[in-house]
Amino acid sequence: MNGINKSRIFRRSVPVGGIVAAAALVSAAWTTDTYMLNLFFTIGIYVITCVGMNILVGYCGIVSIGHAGLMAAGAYTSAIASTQYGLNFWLSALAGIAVSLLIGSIIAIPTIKAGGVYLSMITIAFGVVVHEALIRWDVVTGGPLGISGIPKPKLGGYDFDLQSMYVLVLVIAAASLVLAYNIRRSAWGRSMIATKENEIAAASLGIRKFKPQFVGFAVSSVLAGLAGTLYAHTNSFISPDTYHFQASVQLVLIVILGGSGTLLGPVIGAIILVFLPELLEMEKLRMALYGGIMFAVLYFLPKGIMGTLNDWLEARLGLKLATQEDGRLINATSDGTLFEQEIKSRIGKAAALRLDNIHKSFGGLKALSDVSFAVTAGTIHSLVGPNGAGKTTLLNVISGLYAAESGTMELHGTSLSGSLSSVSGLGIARTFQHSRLFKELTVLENVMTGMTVKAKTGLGAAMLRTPGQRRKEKLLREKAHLLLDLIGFEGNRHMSASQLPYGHQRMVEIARALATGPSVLLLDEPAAGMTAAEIKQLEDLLKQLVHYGLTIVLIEHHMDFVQRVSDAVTVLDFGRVIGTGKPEELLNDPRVIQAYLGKEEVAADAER
Ligand SMILES: Nc1ncnc2c1ncn2[C@@H]1O[C@H](COP(=O)(O)OP(=O)(O)OP(=O)(O)O)[C@@H](O)[C@H]1O
Repeated sequence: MNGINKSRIFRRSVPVGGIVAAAALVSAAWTTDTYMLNLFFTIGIYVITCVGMNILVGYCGIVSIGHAGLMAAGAYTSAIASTQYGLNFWLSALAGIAVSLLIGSIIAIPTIKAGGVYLSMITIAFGVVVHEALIRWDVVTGGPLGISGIPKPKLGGYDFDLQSMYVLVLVIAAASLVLAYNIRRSAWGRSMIATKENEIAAASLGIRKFKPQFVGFAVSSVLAGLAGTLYAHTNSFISPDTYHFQASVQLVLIVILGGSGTLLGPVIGAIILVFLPELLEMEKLRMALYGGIMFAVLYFLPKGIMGTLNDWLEARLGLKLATQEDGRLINATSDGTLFEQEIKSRIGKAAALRLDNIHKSFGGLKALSDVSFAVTAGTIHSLVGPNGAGKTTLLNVISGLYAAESGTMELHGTSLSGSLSSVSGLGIARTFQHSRLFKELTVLENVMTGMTVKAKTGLGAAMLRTPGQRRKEKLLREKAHLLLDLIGFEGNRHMSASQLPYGHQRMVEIARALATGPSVLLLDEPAAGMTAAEIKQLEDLLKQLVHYGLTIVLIEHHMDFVQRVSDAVTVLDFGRVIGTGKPEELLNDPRVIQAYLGKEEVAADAER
């Protein structure tokens, strides 16, 4: 049985397992005592919150250590609305969720902008502020004594009791898992992971980090608020004690222990962290126990339980709980018809790219001085020069990663400027000197990430995975398959990109760049680390791409390769252009040989 078949069987068996588990969990409402039911209910509440946390921590890479504050916002708003203003549960719950969403969205802005360690500091500060406010704003919150007498929900004439609240929580927990799974399988999920893993690579595909990360924050705030509300109305009593720092740590721990970024991680983490202190009768030493677990997990299982299991399944059995279906819309073709149409529609007639008097310095170092040359549309134009000549810097300036200090650039006769992501939108795609594939995404998903901006996926459609959204994903998937056909990728497209050999990574990175539908492709040493056979494959690919009308700017140190593929070459030395022309003329020019070998070497060669 091949990997794809095993993966398919594996994937199909998951819903069956889910249904059996769900039936067992629902039946627990009538078969367990109140103590156990309370524990099950608590697990459900944690699952709802931590599914949201997982979107934030696992998908977006934002480790929020103040999330209990968002649960408190939902719980207290809903409790106040029902006890002081007499609103029914459903309206109170809506108010609780809305307030949690509002506060979460406000916190999201500085948190995302700050990034790095400051990000977690802001969330810790938020959690502490909320806890203090609950204690000190006693006129509204009841202070340390909290709020009691919070009514249970009613629907028609039916009064919800612990059993029915438990079933309601189970249903919502299952729905939140489906929601997280749908997000993960959409362009939103891919963008979240892409911006988490490599902000620059994501920006080169036109994906800015703020939007997906803000959505991650908003969704997790809604789920935290919802869980807080359900807890308040089931327990009938809430106090600041429930929402202190320890509670936020516990939420993070559930996600990390279960396996951040995995679908079932929050469930596994919640079950263990709810039952363990009870089993060990360590209620008073709960914080110490958490500390010990955190230490052990980070040391022995940095990917958590489900992350480790997933890796094991993928490495040993070739199984991955694929996030994309396998089916193709049409039989695999390598003629790239779809791609050809896409590219041709973007090609202009003027010189594809023109640079005039570009200057760029780093402190006192002049990395680029007065660089001027033109690249003709539909050609391969190579940039060569010794190490440190300024080639990558020039590519970074063209692609918008660096801003030039002076000089002008034109693309198809119109001025070219802007950030990396906006330049991508103008039709310039790039690869990087060292592979920047998104390692957590599959090969296919990496290529699909290149289509994110143009495909414009609605958040609601992605979360609900509507029929329209399924059709859209199918098309994106097919287009990604075509691009992988085009680059001659023959491996398993549903494996994580981290599993690929280096040469394949470089080719997939080209497919991902092509997925943006560029008119100019910038390649930074694509042949580095490739075998001779792979270099030949790359050569054929580049020739095919220019045949379609694409313009390619290529940095490469393999001179014979440069000579074979290039229509024109520009030689840089110490940041200056020392010549532009045909490869056969320029690469034999004594100035170029001298730039590469140095004056002494050339003189010694002449004497020999
Ligand atoms: N971000 C940066 N900050 C400071 N200096 C930099 C930066 N990027 C490049 N440089 C410097 O600018 C000069 C040109 O570097 P660049 O990487 O563009 O050269 P290159 O021709 O691409 O070299 P290689 O072939 O080794 O990749 C080098 O001296 C390098 O150290």
